[in-house]
Amino acid sequence: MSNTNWPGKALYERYLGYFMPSGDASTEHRISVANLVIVSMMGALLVPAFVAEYAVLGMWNLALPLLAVTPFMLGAPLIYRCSGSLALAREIFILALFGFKTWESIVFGGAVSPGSLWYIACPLMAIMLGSTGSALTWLAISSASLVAMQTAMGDNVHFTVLATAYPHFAYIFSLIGVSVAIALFLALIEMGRRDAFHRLEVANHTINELAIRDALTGVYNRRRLGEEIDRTDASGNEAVCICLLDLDRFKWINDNCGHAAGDEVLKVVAATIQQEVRQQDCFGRYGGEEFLLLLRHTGIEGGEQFVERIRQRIEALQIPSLRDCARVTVSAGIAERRAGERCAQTISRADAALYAAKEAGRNRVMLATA
Ligand SMILES: Nc1nc2c(ncn2[C@@H]2O[C@H](COP(=O)(O)OP(=O)(O)OP(=O)(O)O)[C@@H](O)[C@H]2O)c(=O)[nH]1
Repeated sequence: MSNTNWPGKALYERYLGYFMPSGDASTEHRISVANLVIVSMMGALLVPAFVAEYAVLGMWNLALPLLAVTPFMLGAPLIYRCSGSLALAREIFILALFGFKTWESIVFGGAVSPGSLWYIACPLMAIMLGSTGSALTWLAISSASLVAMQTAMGDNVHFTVLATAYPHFAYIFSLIGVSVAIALFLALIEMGRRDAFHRLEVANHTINELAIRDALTGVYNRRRLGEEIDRTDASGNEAVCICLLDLDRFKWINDNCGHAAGDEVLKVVAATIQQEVRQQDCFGRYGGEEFLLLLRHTGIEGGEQFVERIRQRIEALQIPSLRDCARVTVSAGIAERRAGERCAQTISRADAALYAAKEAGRNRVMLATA
């Protein structure tokens, strides 16, 4: 699983975190707030450049109105933080943008001037900030405004101000500025999206692990073993051995060494068996102090050797929390699946063999006979 990392990410996340609502807010709401912060940051990048450009062009009738609406755009995240209303912050931001774009279009000659194309930013912002209703409303307002401008002004475009050599550069500079801002805007949104997916992936992985692992020992739990057993039942007649392993006199260990020591024993024994388990096998905690081992492509002799080795390893364990209080041993019963047999039956034959191992004195491996 990969995560996206980029320079300044920590700073950006701290800034974003300042405006983020508490953990109870829906993911949808949090994404909209993040987008609000991002668009205001892009505004912080673009607006000074445009103010400077209009000032250079001597167009104070644009530079000053832009300066006037800027606090409403840049301050939108703060409006959200103070009022708690995303809708209010969004509508103020878009209204400020709309107001300036309308005035800019009028100055440049009306609906057919290139600046009016930027009206599309209003419904787009509304979508980014989480409201389709608002987007449709702004689409309608922008369209009505274009029609009204065209009706009132006609094709009266004033570009004479851009006709000298120097302002051409200013115009190109503004185009590059807009491109950079849009690219950054999209990159931040995309990185936020990737981060969100990554977090989702990690959360899914954790949920899956919690669902299939035993909390104490970390090996598979009974639910996961059940899935494996169902899969084995469906997989035809490959040679499969099932072994049940049960700790001997575990109640005595609990009673005399303490429950914590008992837990420690369960963990160490589970880890010891897990180390022996091959890729093709499946091992897990079947119940309290009982484990199940499913050995694939293994006949009964191979299974017996395998489990006998495990029994010996457990017998040799030195578990610190037990000190000299007790030795840990296991008894095991193994059964090989018969042709046409379901695993549940194999398990109950293995259980009978385990019972026989206990009866015969414990710390031994017994094969199912019947
Ligand atoms: N510490 C601890 N004990 C557990 C856990 N789960 C089950 N046990 C204990 O395991 C003990 C099992 O006792 P018994 O079923 O009498 O079996 P045993 O003492 O091992 O005796 P035999 O199986 O006949 O050798 C019980 O005392 C349970 O409380 C656990 O997660 N942690």
